[in-house]
Amino acid sequence: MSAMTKPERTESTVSAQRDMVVLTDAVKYFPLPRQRLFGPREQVHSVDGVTLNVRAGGVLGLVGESGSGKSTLARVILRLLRLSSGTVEVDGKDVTSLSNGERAALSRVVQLVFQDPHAAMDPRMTIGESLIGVLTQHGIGDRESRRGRVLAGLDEVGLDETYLDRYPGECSGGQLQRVGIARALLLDPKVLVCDEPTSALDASVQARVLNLIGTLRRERDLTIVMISHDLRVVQFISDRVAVMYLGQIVEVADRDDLFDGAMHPYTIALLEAGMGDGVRDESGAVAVGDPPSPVNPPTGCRFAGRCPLATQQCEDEQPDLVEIAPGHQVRCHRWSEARTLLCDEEPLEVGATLTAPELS
Ligand SMILES: Nc1ncnc2c1ncn2[C@@H]1O[C@H](COP(=O)(O)OP(=O)(O)OP(=O)(O)O)[C@@H](O)[C@H]1O
Repeated sequence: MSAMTKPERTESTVSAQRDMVVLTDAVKYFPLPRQRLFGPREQVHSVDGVTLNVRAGGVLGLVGESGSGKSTLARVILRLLRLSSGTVEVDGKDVTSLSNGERAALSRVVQLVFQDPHAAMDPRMTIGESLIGVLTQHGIGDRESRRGRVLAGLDEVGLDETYLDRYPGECSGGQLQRVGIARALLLDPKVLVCDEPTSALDASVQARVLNLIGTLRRERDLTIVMISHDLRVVQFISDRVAVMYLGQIVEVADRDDLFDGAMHPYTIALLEAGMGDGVRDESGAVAVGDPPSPVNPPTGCRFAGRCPLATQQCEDEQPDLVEIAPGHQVRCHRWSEARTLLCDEEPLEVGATLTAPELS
């Protein structure tokens, strides 16, 4: 991705700042329909005890295989979903139990950028109508000032006023994702949650959209949660990275610490696989077998069944997420040996090692 320039790390400035998003022991279970009358009601353990913070002005990359709980976590932060237990704070306010009315106020603080920009827009409305409608809905400005504000928003994402009268179907994916970003920024939020914002776009457009998000972050001092399957996207834009596996955070660290010194066998395997369109080696998976069901997750380490280092302790005891160095947390009984055993002496043969933050 030649158009992308790797941003300088902002860790020193970022770490001095407060937390913008704080999740404490966040749990989100989805109850499943009963299999039989009066039978037990099973639940999908989508997010299972996540404690995580996003620093104000920082970019947290959230990675993990499909089904690991990333989108559910994003929707919890936006309060589109209510937690089963635990708490979520945004900008110093506990938003765990907001009413629907109060949620409108939250949407001025935190906004979502969708994966599929076409699906996110009403095809029957012009872009102008959609965007002005957001301001109207929130009672912002009058007719004239709303138009001006929308025009300024479009200009900020590199689109001219002709887009006001265009329908979504008349725009390319990249143009529409710019509209989606403009719409998300209309209410001047402090936090953007980006759920795979570039995965539906052509490779050549991905870089430009990511650069735009990076520029807007700096100019507006935004806090960003960037969900992506693509480690190169996360490496490019994040200053901190959290790795999810089966509803839990298994590793979290500053970007370079994670990419240069991953300690969890799952993270090591992800990096070796390079993720790309999914976590695959030639036999089809990042590590042995498939992830277990989130309905009845293992009682010990959730990765044990696929981990080449698993011992009886791993099968029996769930490891805690422990801080092994300042700002670096790992959930693994064998973290201290993992790099030696997996990276040097017995490297996992799971595909090409990720070497550059370039998108093809
Ligand atoms: N409304 C729901 N009802 C039941 N189960 C759900 C619901 N939403 C999500 N899940 C389940 O929760 C788990 C986590 O899903 P989620 O979409 O958060 O994962 P993800 O990491 O974002 O995956 P992907 O990358 O494929 O979007 C999955 O097993 C999913 O099937």
